[in-house]
Amino acid sequence: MRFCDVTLREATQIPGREYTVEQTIAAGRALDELSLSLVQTGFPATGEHDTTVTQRLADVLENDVVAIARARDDDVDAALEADADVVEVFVPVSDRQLNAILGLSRDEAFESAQDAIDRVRDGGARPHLTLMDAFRTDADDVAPAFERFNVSITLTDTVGARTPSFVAGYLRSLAGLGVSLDRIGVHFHDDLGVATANALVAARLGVDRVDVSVASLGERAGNPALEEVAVALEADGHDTGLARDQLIPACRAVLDALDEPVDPRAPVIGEAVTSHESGLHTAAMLEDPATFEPYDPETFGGERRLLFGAHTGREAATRLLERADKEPTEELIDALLDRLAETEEPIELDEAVAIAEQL
Ligand SMILES: CC(=O)SCCNC(=O)CCNC(=O)[C@H](O)C(C)(C)COP(=O)(O)OP(=O)(O)OC[C@H]1O[C@@H](n2cnc3c(N)ncnc32)[C@H](O)[C@@H]1OP(=O)(O)O
Ligand SMILES: O=C(O)CCC(=O)C(=O)O
Repeated sequence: MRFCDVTLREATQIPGREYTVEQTIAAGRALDELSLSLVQTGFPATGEHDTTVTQRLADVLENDVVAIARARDDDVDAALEADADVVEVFVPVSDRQLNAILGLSRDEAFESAQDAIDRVRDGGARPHLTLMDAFRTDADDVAPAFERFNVSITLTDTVGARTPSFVAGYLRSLAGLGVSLDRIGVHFHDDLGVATANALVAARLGVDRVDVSVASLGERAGNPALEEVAVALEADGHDTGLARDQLIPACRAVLDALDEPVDPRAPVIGEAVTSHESGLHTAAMLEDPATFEPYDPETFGGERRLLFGAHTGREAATRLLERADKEPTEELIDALLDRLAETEEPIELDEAVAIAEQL
């Protein structure tokens, strides 16, 4: 399965967000550390920013650079001039979007998509097709696209309307109609808070490509979070091919480059999610960290923090004293707990052991 990171393009669709060319390039370079298959760098027809970013990243990234384009000559030409490796042509496929956006029938929209795909090939890039609003379109109306187009096709849940059981049923219906799942890409939005779950369902069913974005940055509620999808798959024994130990640092570097905050409570990348202070938890984790964590954060370049303070209990104090080579007598345990309760903020493991050593 291939990941396509869409952070650079989707994040700019958040109202009010404007990143400089240098910021976006720095974010793209940070993404390159991850060995993703594809990085979507922009929509060159929108102007100078996305064109320059795409051109410059196409020059330096190991990952293939993807530029998006409407099914129009000028958009395709802009993406080709920006030197994209892959030009992703998008057209609406649902009746609602066909009417409101193009005023065309599905067949006419597919014709313009075919023209655009041919133009991409003639221009020396690889074409990819995206069918907007596919998850609100009958599978019977989407399946013929896989016969008609000789490319892999991303199906989008453009408005984030779908949930995992629907996604699984929909993909199985397509398979029942003869579509090979390894030709399908998926692009979800998080309006219902299940984009990551949708992406995981699709990945486990064997799709070819999953679109993700760092920290879910993207239009409205955003997209499946790269770090969540990757860690969920890896922790479940699936080799994503990503540079595992770079995952957390690279995601943080992307956010740093874009001047986007890291929510401390964000799954995988937030500091709070690998920090533990509760007495019962730290006591057990000093013995076996896996008792209260779903994966070892170091595998993904993160750090586990065991913290000690007012919430530390007798068992954890006993283990701290043992680490300090002290006999954990009742008196020493009481003394250590008193000292920990006096700290203004919870303290790190090495500091707590140092206090135990001084007793
Ligand atoms: C679901 C997604 O996320 S798609 C990506 C969305 N991203 C953006 O919109 C990026 C910001 N957008 C922009 O800067 C501008 O809207 C631009 C530069 C893309 C286009 O600007 P304009 O030329 O003024 O067109 P406008 O925004 O009005 O778009 C409507 C035109 O796009 C056409 N269009 C929309 N989608 C498609 C498509 N997939 N294929 C072909 N034509 C399309 C419409 O038919 C209409 O054409 P017309 O002008 O010939 O009637
Ligand atoms: O993924 C694309 O190429 C554009 C379409 C999109 O972002 C969406 O449908 O949500």
